[in-house]
Amino acid sequence: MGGKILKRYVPMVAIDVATKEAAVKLFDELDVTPKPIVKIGMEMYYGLGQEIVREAQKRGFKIFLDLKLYDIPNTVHRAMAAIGRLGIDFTTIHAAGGTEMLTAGLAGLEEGAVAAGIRPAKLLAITQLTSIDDEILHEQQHVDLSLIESVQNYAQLAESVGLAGVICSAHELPAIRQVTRPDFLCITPGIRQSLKVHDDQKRVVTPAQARELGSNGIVVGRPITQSADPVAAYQQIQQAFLAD
Ligand SMILES: O=c1ccn([C@@H]2O[C@H](COP(=O)(O)O)[C@@H](O)[C@H]2O)c(=O)[nH]1
Repeated sequence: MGGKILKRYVPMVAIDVATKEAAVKLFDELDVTPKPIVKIGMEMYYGLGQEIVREAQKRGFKIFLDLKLYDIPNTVHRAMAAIGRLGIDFTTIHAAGGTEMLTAGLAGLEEGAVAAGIRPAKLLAITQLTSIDDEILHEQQHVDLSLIESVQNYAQLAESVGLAGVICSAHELPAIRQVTRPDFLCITPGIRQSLKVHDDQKRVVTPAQARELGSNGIVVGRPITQSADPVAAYQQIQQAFLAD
């Protein structure tokens, strides 16, 4: 990374499970050193709401609330203000919503945090989901740009609005780093220990490749939560990602 000091977070574990009991069991198992960041997504939040955020906060986890907001600016502003009051650490919005929606979201998040007297969460823009590949982009969404160009453009847009960073695949990191400031965060899902596994994720890398490409943080769900030994899987992944 050309001698630059790159901020690297502990892995963010996506707790995509069906029940509160299953989530709490994972929170208790993953209460190790270093403690992962817990990612609460749509499945948990739509099912259990703030209760699950509080359960993770009670155990001292940093929280990434991944709700991927995408709506008209006024709605996003009000929703982000509610998220801002929760005391979480990271949250997401779709870059495709454009400047006005991103600006409204950022303002809402900050207003919510100020009203609650807490520090605002970092807002990250979804560029292109890691389940999208060039074929889907061109043939189903009729986008003319290449996937890398599209991600690069969204990263520039997010940076220009003042967001903390983006969600992308580690494959796009070199292209994003060319056009954004050095401390712009690139958080990367689509992590698999073996690239021979084929599932809904299309743009995947190993934890070690994510580190080499300069990811600031990896998001890992099923390789940990569906493992026979989630703690061992987490520790292996965090060692591969945080190793120097
Ligand atoms: O582009 C994106 C944005 C978000 N995600 C989320 O990350 C996890 C990945 O889970 P795995 O089980 O490791 O595939 C999941 O919660 C997604 O909603 C993403 O994968 N890609």
